[in-house]
Amino acid sequence: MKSKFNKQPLIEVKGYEKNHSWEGYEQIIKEIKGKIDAIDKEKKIVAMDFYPGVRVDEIRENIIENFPEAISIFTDEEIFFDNEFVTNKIKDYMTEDRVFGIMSPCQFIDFIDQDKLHATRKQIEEAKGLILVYGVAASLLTKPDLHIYLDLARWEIQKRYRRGEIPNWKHNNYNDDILRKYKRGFFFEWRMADRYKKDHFENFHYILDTNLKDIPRMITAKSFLVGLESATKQPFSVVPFFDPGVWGGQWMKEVCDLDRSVENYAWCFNCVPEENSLLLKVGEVIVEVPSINIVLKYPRPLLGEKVHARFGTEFPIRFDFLDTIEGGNLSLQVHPLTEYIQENFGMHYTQDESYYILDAKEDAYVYLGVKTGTTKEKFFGDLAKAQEGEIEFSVEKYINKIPAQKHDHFLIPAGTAHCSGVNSMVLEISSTPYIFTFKLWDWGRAGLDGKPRPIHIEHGSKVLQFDRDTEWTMNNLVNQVKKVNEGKGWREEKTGLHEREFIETRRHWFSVPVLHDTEGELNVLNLIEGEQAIVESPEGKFEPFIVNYAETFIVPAAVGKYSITPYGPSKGKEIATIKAYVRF
Ligand SMILES: O=P(O)(O)OC[C@H]1O[C@](O)(CO)[C@@H](O)[C@@H]1O
Repeated sequence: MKSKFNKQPLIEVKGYEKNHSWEGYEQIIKEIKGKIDAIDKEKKIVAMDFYPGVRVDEIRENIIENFPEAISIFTDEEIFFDNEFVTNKIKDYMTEDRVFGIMSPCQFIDFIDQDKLHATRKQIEEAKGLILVYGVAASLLTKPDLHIYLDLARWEIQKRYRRGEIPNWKHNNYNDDILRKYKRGFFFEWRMADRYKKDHFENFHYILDTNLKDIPRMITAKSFLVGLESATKQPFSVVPFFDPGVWGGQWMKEVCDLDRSVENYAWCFNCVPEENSLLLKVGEVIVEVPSINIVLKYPRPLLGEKVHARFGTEFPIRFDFLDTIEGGNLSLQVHPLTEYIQENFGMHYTQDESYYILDAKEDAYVYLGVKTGTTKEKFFGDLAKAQEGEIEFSVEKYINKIPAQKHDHFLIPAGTAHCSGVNSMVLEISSTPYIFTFKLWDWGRAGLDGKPRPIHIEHGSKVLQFDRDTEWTMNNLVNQVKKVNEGKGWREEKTGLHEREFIETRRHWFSVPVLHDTEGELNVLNLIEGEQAIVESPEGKFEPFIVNYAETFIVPAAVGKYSITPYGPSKGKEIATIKAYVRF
């Protein structure tokens, strides 16, 4: 069967087909020049505001140098303190750990050198003609007449970090450990840049997509905001991204039609809006923007009142895939309890998880909960010895090894020892935090870079719950499926999550249309069985949305009622979806 999995889901922005989008530097420069000419002032200020990670040289060569008559000011150098100051100021948030920092509340303004700022403002005041201010937080320097925002997806930033192409903001750590670069991005830079962006959406005139080298795409801010807002009125998918890993498998290559020459794919992140991106089609141009933009700009229609009130501008539900088919076991791991993540990492809520088994080979299994009788002393004593290379740690001696079959659902409240075993295709339905994994044992293997992956036994020993033993695990975490509703041709089951987790999951099996209602809050779904389904609005509020096997999609709170029906090759057949929403 040929894969229909949509790797490039699009949102068409209607009503902005003409004169709202441009591709390539030539067209973009022409548009900017036209706008500058139309400003009826002696002094004209243009701000090109960067998300950290934009390729500065590319912008200089292709835009700034096209205006030789202009005075150009690069904010990163001309108003901000240097790397030493920044690094020193954030050191308590960064910590010595390779992976975990503490969530920082910083703003760009905290790093502006007031003396430099005054001097640069004076220079602008005294200048005549065209002034181009470019770089991070450009509009903190001066109020521009024309404001262009150069946006960049988080996944693309990570790829640039990995290639050693860019350092962290204000840093020179091009070739630093990728985990440390990521940490500085996650706990500091991206939060600060998102806070700034959130406060300035309404000021932008244009959005410039800088994801592809030398292929810039620009749209008007009006069409951008209309695009984001229209996403809150219809089901949509973010752009999934795929990443290899030490335990990665072969299943996604076929089902999602990925590059067969890559050794494996471990993860697919298909609903982590802070990392994923969104494709907006404006006229003939498709721009890629970070999907967190919708959460930042339109949290209420997207999340709904209750979810927004509880989580703020965060998207609390994460869907991703973990493919170990013909791969390996994940590390044996545990996630922090709520109080632990709050007290140690400054996060509001913790990494509660679940494994929905989308597919499995016959010998698949999940490791979950400790075996009855396991003591903390013995377990962590052996782990410490194993870490020193004195013994080979025996996961099976201490952890329940539970056979896993297609459509099983394993619930993993934080504090539970767990890992997916080889030969499972997991749909992870979890709360959004995703890096707070305390690896306890990594099977004595090295990571993809040849070095051991970081282990966090000390943290793990503070959160692992030894009363989650064999009986408790089987009675609370394995296939807690209850039928909650049914009709002719359909039934609805509750499959989780555990009462310590805030996500509710409902599975529908159906061969006829099923009516859903967001009831004023965000829904996230995946088509877990069947080739195709169609999502429709009974009131005609949005255009029909087609979903293929294994695709994840978001239904914003503002959508209200929607129906899902087997479609195309699945017409008349029984198919299934799983739906997640926040439980109140
Ligand atoms: O630590 P490992 O073995 O790579 O495990 C995979 C990890 O990836 C995630 O699914 C997401 O990053 C975590 O929840 C999980 O702990």
